[in-house]
Amino acid sequence: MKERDALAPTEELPEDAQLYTTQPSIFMDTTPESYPDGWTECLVSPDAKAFILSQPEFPAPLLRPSALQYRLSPTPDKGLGLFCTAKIRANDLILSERPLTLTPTSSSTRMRFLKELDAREQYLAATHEWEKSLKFLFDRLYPDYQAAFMGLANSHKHDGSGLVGGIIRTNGLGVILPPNKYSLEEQQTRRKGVYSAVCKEISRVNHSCSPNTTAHFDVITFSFQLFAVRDIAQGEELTLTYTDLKAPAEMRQSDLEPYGFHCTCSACATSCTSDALRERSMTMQIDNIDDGLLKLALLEEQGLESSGQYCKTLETVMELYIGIGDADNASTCAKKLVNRRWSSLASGAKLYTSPLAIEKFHPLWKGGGNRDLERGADNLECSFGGLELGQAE
Ligand SMILES: C[S@@+](CC[C@H](N)C(=O)[O-])C[C@H]1O[C@@H](n2cnc3c(N)ncnc32)[C@H](O)[C@@H]1O
Repeated sequence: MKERDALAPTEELPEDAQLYTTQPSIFMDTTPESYPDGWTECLVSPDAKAFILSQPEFPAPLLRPSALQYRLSPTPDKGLGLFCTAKIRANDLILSERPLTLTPTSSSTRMRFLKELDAREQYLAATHEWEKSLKFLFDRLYPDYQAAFMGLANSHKHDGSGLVGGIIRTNGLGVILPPNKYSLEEQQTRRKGVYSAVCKEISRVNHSCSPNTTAHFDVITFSFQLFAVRDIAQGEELTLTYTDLKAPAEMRQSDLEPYGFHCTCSACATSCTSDALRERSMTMQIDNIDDGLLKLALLEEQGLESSGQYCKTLETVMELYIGIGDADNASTCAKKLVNRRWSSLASGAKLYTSPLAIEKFHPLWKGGGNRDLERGADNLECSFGGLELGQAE
C-alpha cells in the first residue's frame, strides 16, 4: 500500500490498482453538519476515479425531494424497513443520499495459496485479506458514518465474511464504474467495474419481487436516488428488488439465500401462475401497437414497472405511433418516458414530448427510416448489488 497525492494523475497506475479516495473530496475539518450532502469513502480503480473526476459538473449538490415522505419503522418479519408517510406518486423522487462506502464487489487482489489449502480454506484466506482492506476503508469513515454503517443489518455473520464485508454484502447497491467500459459478460463473470454502495437510508429498503421503487446512482451528484415506479399509498412499505426480476421464483429464492430470508411476496406465493405470466410479460415480442400496450398492461399487472423492459416497451410503442403518424399518442409515450428520469431512455425522449417536434424532427415519422426494436435496451434489471448478485444493474 502506498500513500499518494490525491490529485496526482491516475494514468500511470496499473489497471488492477485500487485507490482509497474520499468523494467528493472534503476539508479535514468538514463535518456532516457543515456539509449535509455528505461524502463517500471509496475504494475504486484508477479509471473509475478518473471517470468520476472527469464529469464536468461533479460534484453537483444533491437533488432533494419536495417533502420527506417516508419513515424508518420495524416490520413484523423483515427487521427495519422504510414506510410511506403520505401518498407518493409514480416517478416521484423519494430520497437521495451519498453512499457511506463504495467498494468493488469482489477483491481484485491476486493471491498465491499454499498448495495444501482446499477450496474452502482458500476462500476463507482470501475473504480474511479482503476484510483487512475493507476495515482500512471503514477506519477512514467519519465517526457518525461509522456508527450508521455498523447499525445496518448483517446477514453474513457466520460465513467467514468479516464484519465490514458482511455489512457490505447485505446492504450494497450495485454501481457500474466507469459505465459502458466493460461488457456485460466482463461485469458478470469477472466483476469488472462492478461496485457496491452502502447507504444509510436506501440500504434499509426491503426486497420485493414486485418492487414499488427503483434506485439509481447519479455520478454528477454522487448519490443514490430512490424513485417511485408507481403510486404508493400512505402506510405502504417501500420495496426494491435484490434479484433478477426476469428469473422464475425458484431461481429468485436461491439468489436471495445469502440475504438470509425466504421471499413470501405475492409473486413468490403464487409462483405456479405468476412465473408464466412474468416470463410472458418480460419476453413478449412486440409486432404492433396493441402488442405493446398489452405488454405494458401485463408488466403493470405483475408489478414490474421497475424493470428495464417497461421503459423499453414504452419507447417501442412511442416509435410505433410515430411510424403510423399518430403524434399525439407518441408524445404521450415520450412524456411518460421523460418522467422516468432514472431510465437511460428518458433523455432520448425529451426532444419528442410535443407532437409538432415529432412531426418535424423524428426520423421515423410516418414510416421514415428503420425502426430497430432492440435499440436502447436497458439491461438494468436489478437494483441491489451485493457480492451475491450474479447480474449487474
Ligand atoms: C438491505 S437490508 C434491508 C433492511 C433491513 N431489514 C434492516 O433491518 O436494516 C437486507 C436484510 O433485510 C431483510 N429482508 C429484506 N427483504 C426481506 C424480505 N422480503 N423478507 C424478509 N426479510 C427481508 C433480510 O434480513 C436481509 O438480509
